[in-house]
Amino acid sequence: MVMESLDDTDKTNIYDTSTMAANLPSLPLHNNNNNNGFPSSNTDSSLPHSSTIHLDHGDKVALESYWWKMRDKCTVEIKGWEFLSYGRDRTNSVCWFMSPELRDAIKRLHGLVGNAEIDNSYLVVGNGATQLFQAALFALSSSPSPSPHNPINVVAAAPYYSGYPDETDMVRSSLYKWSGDAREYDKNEAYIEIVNYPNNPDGSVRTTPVVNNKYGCEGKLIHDLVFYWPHYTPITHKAKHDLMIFSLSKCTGHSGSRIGWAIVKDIDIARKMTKFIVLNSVGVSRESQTRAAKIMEVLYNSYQSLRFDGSKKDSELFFEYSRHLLKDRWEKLRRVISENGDFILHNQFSQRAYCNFRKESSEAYPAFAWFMCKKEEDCGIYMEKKMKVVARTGNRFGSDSKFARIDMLGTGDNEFDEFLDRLSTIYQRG
Ligand SMILES: Cc1ncc(COP(=O)(O)O)c(C=O)c1O
Repeated sequence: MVMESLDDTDKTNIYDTSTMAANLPSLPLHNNNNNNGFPSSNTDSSLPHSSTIHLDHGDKVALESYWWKMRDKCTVEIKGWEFLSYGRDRTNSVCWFMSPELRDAIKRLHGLVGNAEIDNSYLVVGNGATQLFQAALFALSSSPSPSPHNPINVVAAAPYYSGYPDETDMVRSSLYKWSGDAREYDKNEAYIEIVNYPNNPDGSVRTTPVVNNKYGCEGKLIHDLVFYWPHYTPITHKAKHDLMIFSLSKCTGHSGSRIGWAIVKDIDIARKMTKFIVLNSVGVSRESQTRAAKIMEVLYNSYQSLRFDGSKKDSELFFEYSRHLLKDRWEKLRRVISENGDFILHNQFSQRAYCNFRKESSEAYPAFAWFMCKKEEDCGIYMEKKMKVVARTGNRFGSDSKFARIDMLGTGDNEFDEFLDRLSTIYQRG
């Protein structure tokens, strides 16, 4: 990772990083001091032009700068004698290993944002959306009882998140198997369709399933809503699907805590998902749950205090800060691409919609840029060869290799700017 140099032009900012003590544990990836506390890029890039830039992961490390600003509020201390037990909440008849603090923090956050209906549903905590997805496959394919004949088919509309096929087929389960693009599904067999919105990799917001099965087979749904948060997309409705998956990784950027949660309407499905997690990892780290609850509380409180303190800066509000960061990067990227004849941005999302959370018409700023290369068959290889930029190639997403995905939040500002620089100079050089 590239460490950014510090700029202390705005001494009035209450989060002024120029006061950083030398003994602080780590420095942020961003310079936070100008632009009214919003993240902004440095011009003196310290990244050597020869080094490779990795934009292929889905790690939202650019959000670190916000949490660094909030460091006094969100630190959690865990003592050596705490959390020896697996943890058992006797009042929770479904997901007994979920901490009550995390449960309450999740409910409050969804209540604030209005992105999901949580009443009359059951919450299941998991080791990230990754484990919850597999728990959901297990629960849905064995409910009411496993098919004695065939594993159930699992599909998603291409381009789909590259994790789905691998996670589905990893253990060659007799309960479920990957069956590719949902639009092409045409078997006379039951299926599970994953609906992901905003979609990874192209940002499209398809809230409804796409399987159009001529046999009228039974279909079950998993809604992966890890990106349905106001920094990425306008919150146009309160999601009310039977099984929805969310993740701390994409909401606040804390992928390393490995916390995800599912909102499940059917108690039997919620119990089966819980059983999967118990047999797979005997619950979820209590340290991680404690930290996640704290992070969510800090996020929530920043909006609560807004009610009493009209002078609060937008840069102190997590979703505004993160949205601004994405907006800035998208605007720069669009500018560079408009002058670069080698690539087209192929993201599929409507430009504007009314956001119920922000109470105004908002633009979408997807977490990933979905590139199409006009010059060569393999966009990923082209980027790596010509620009030393590692992107994830389109065929990993059930699409064509002329596409590639770039993570918009996977680096600090200097690396991102260096990427833009390479993107513009490669075209000029030809
Ligand atoms: C669409 C989608 N679903 C699920 C996941 C897994 O997230 P987690 O880190 O919570 O396991 C990712 C991660 O990139 C994702 O992009």
